[in-house]
Amino acid sequence: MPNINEFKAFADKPVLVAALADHVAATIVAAVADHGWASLVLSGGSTPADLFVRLDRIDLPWDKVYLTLSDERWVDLDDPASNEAMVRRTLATAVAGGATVVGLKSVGTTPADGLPRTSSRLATMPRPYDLVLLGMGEDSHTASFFPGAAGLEEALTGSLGLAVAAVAPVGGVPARITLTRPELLRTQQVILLITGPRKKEVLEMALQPGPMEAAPVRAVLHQEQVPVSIWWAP
Ligand SMILES: O=C1O[C@H](COP(=O)(O)O)[C@@H](O)[C@H](O)[C@H]1O
Repeated sequence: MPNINEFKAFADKPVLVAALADHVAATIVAAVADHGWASLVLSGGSTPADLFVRLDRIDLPWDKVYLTLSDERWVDLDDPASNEAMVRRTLATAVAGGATVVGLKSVGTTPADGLPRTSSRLATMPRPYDLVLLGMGEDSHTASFFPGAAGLEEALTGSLGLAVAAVAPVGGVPARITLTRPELLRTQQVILLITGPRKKEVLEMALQPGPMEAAPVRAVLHQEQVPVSIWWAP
């Protein structure tokens, strides 16, 4: 059964971005008031960049905020494909204000080499997360749960007991490291941010019952552990 607590449709992306920035800010404020810190997982890719820019303009207790990524391409920070670099650039005021960013790219030439170091780093993130923000590709991947990828099973099960898994997507996409499904679900809430008619069609397909491997975004949609809220604009 999909665990969709709400589907929020907006007139356009700027309206969505304004509302979601306010929601994330309110989550941070409430978390800091409740337990002294706020711990967030942020998606990479292109869709969330303007959300982060908008959030960065809000006056928040950034020195009490911990940020990490849902997944990362195995590239250095100076590579345009780096999700961490996008977060650091778009949330520059937050970083300057003391937000802690825990990046997933660590040592070694492959994600498998870096798993132990990245896992140790992630252990410094306070949990449960207050919010996990995810995106989705038109191929139905979320985080780096790519259909057909080597390493997908471990990413979905976390059977090795690590918070992260190495994934090698098919088709020349760079190797990735991703938070596992159990790690992504160690949160108070999941928000899935998607835009455009094609992603809405893919989402509607993934909401139907079926194997996670065929439409990996099902990993967060079809579970009863954590409420999921989908934010969509054309
Ligand atoms: O590669 C990735 O893709 C998805 C979706 O990205 P988008 O560019 O279509 O917004 C993203 O959620 C994920 O974090 C990223 O690594």
